[in-house]
Amino acid sequence: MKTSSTKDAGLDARRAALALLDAVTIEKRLLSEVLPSKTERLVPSERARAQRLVTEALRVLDRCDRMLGPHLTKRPAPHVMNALRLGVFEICELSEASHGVVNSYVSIMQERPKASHFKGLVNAVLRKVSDESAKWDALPAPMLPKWLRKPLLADYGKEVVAAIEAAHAKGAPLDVTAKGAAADVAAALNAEVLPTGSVRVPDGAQVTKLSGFEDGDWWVQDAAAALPARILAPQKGERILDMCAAPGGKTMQISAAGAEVTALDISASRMKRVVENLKRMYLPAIPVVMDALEYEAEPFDAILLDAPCTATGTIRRHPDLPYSKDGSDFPGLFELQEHMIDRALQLLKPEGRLVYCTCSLLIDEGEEQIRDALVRHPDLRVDLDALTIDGVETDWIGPEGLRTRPDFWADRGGMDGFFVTVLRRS
Ligand SMILES: C[S@@+](CC[C@H](N)C(=O)[O-])C[C@H]1O[C@@H](n2cnc3c(N)ncnc32)[C@H](O)[C@@H]1O
Repeated sequence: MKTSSTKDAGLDARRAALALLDAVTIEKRLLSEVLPSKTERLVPSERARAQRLVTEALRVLDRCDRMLGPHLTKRPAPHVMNALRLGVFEICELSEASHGVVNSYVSIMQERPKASHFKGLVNAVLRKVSDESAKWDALPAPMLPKWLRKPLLADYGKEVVAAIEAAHAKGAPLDVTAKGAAADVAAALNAEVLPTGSVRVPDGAQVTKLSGFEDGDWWVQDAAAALPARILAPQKGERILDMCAAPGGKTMQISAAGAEVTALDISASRMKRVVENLKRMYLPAIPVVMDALEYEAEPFDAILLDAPCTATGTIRRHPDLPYSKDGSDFPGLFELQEHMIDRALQLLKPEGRLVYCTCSLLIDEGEEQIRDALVRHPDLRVDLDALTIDGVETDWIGPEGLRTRPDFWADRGGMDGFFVTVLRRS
């Protein structure tokens, strides 16, 4: 049963937003994993409100903490801290009436025996923050948590990391990839064709209501995420393996180009989404659910390896990531990427091309993987020429491959962080 009454509507969304923020920051769960269960009792409009609240608050969590710092002699219990953060976000960023916000979070505190004695603190601190909300706009762009900021500083330096953080705070526009001509889709959506061929849709669009969604004219895919398959340049009749395919954005690009694509993924549930997406787009592919490291087949003309990675290039879209992770699982991913490159080379024809990519900002998952692969396979080379496709700027390309960052195309709305390269045998 859906529980939102008009009277409690704001309260229900706030309670759910707090439960979601707790799940991310305390239980270290991804927002996408917990959203359905934590919002199932809400009516759709309140569910959307709770999701928006937590997503946008996560984007500026560091600024909320800066506003709170001077008013807290000691950091309260995490659940209480999260209520304060959401309150600050609503008062300072959304300019919500402070009495309503304060009353809601105070009553939410009362609902839990262990938090109820903090209701005075929540009340007092939020009122003080409300009095100085003018300070909010002068705060610097929200910084990433230390565990992630540190390796990025080592990879890029202070200035670039600050630019990346500023881009994270802005969020991401909606990009789509056209099955046919990008210009036709752009005209139908009143949108812009980007230099790389993706279509950038004006803000505020609801995906499923956009023209051409039902007809399978396009699919949602960030402009940077569309680059690996463009660089692969699939040809009609080629046999191509998409080695980590789900949810299928790159599989669809390869299929739309007329190649015969085998879409491989270890996850049966994620492969279901590939199949659904292909069906909506009226595109063929051969789905295979299997561990890529154990997969056997006749050698392929080309392979796309979009390896499992930290996804740190997608923080604009997933601001929960820096708070639901702590980097402890990263070394395991780096090792898996290494094994996958080696396996992909075994599945490739001698004259074939391997496109390796990760939606990561970490050099360890991009440039460093390639440097190591070139040592392990002395007959391997990077095909830099293949990277210079329409819209790719020459200074994005380094000796190991192409690097995109969220602060690129800043005046256009940015792009995800990706590393892409093409490997061939000499
Ligand atoms: C970055 S995502 C791929 C995104 C996809 N290429 C797209 O464009 O929509 C990485 C995928 O690798 C899959 N994966 C992880 N380990 C794998 C393995 N050992 N074998 C095959 N797939 C694996 C995950 O299930 C996940 O779907």
